[in-house]
Amino acid sequence: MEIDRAVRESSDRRLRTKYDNAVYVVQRAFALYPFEEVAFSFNGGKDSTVLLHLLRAGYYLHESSSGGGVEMNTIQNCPVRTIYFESPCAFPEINSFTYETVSTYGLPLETIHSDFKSGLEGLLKERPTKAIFIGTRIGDPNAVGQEQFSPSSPGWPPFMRVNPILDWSYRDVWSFLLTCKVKYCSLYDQGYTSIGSIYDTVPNALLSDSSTGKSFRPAYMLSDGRLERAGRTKKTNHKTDITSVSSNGTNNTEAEKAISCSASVIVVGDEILFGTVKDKFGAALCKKLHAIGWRVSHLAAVCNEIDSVAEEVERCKSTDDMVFLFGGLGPLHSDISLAGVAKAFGVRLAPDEEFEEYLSQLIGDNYTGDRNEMALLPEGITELLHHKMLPLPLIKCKNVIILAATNLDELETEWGCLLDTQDSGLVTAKPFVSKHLSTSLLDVKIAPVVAKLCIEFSDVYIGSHRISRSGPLVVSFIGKDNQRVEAAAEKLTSSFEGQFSQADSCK
Ligand SMILES: Cc1cc2nc3c(=O)[nH]c(=O)nc-3n(C[C@H](O)[C@H](O)[C@H](O)COP(=O)(O)O)c2cc1C
Ligand SMILES: Nc1ncnc2c1ncn2[C@@H]1O[C@H](COP(=O)(O)OP(=O)(O)OP(=O)(O)O)[C@@H](O)[C@H]1O
Ligand SMILES: [Mg+2]
Repeated sequence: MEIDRAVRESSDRRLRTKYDNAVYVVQRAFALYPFEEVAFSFNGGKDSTVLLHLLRAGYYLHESSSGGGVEMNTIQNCPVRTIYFESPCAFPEINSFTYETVSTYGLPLETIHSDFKSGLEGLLKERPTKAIFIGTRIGDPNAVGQEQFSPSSPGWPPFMRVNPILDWSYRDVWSFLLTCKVKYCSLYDQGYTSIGSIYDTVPNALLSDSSTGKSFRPAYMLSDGRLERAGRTKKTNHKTDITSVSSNGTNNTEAEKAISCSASVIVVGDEILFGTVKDKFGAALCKKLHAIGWRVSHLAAVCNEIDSVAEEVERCKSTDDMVFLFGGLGPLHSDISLAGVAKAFGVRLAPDEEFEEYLSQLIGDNYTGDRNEMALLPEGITELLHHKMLPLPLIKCKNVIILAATNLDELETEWGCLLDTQDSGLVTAKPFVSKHLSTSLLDVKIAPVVAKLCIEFSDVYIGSHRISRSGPLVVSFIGKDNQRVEAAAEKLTSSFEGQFSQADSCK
């Protein structure tokens, strides 16, 4: 079979491994489900073209091993039901390539003219369909949380999504298509690297031919696969630059900026929620942020689930200038933080070759599989923050900084590096001043006066707490204007002559 032979004869070991794994998934699916209840979702894109040939190879191997093989060596060797969601917004080149390919390979086509979900509902009503092959890859926005076999999402009609090329990189896709010398849609030779609709897709500017400025180089020449979607218009209304936009979304003057920096802190860890491990980092970071004049609006502990991280990041990234995230990083199944961040920004995880290089210097080849999965970072939004004190750069995705500290000393180092690195965006804001007063008065007694003070001094934080039931009550005044803080404290003291004394801190 020509595909199998081309890959086996290739010297690209990585491609052979990716191919073997993908073809194994295909064979498993053909063994698990009746052939007529399996469908292939084909849209003429590069990934689904790869998938088509993997299906042909997998089906050939499946049939050969189960004693079939009659007529298997023809080009039309895999008559798998093929579904195409045709849309008037598709490129004509995609449409014609799809129809041409279906005819070349003798694929029985079912064209659907509605959206994915209702189209699939109709399909499943018409014919039993247990599994659908899809060309999703790990960095695709919708790949987050998926595995090679993933049941359709809740609310979708029930079928198994089979994703044989989930772990393939952009480079793997092109190695395969070029090694097997198969035909692909002509748009990829005109600078298109990922194809959506005619309204949201242009050639990838990174492939623009600088000598003419007019034409584009072919898609396989894109060296950094993370930028595969650079030709797709992005829905970005995220706040990205803390120096230009405040937390309420309005432009601020320099003076206001110095006052209004706010952050939130997210700690990821089931063990914190089980109560078996105490979070040290959240409190330490709040203290550090406070010390540089930042207000912390939110400190959250979330479990090791992609959706929990994504929801929290989604909320915090648009309400705060900066979000700090700890935990859930590494090679374990529970290390899902980066996938959560990617999901929150609606981007894919893609291999980052620079980060991979750092990792390989640090841990060598100490990982499973062909590639270090820890080097998969949110695509198009990740900046690496380098510092000579850091063995690995820190990861920053728009306004989310991912801290990798495993103890407080490491946190101290990382914090120092962030302050020392302009790209971190961590500017020192006007510092807070605070005053703490202690009293043995009952809280009910002071409550009405404090309530009035809060209205009069709305720019000063006024809070109170007790260290023990019988111990003194401490009232804290925290703000950025020393005179206002002093005035608020003075007003309380003079309302209860001789009943308040200065406390050193809020302890
Ligand atoms: C065959 C097929 C099955 C799909 N199943 C699901 C699903 O179970 N859950 C889901 O959220 N989206 C599902 N989708 C939608 C995709 O996740 C995604 O929205 C789609 O590929 C469009 O990507 P785009 O928005 O980048 O064009 C499915 C799409 C196809 C073609
Ligand atoms: N209109 C469609 N009809 C049938 N299947 C589709 C359609 N759109 C997407 N799919 C399925 O979803 C997979 C991922 O879609 P995607 O838009 O990423 O296309 P692709 O083949 O990956 O090409 P590219 O990434 O270059 O645009 C496809 O490989 C295909 O299996
Ligand atoms: Mg794709």
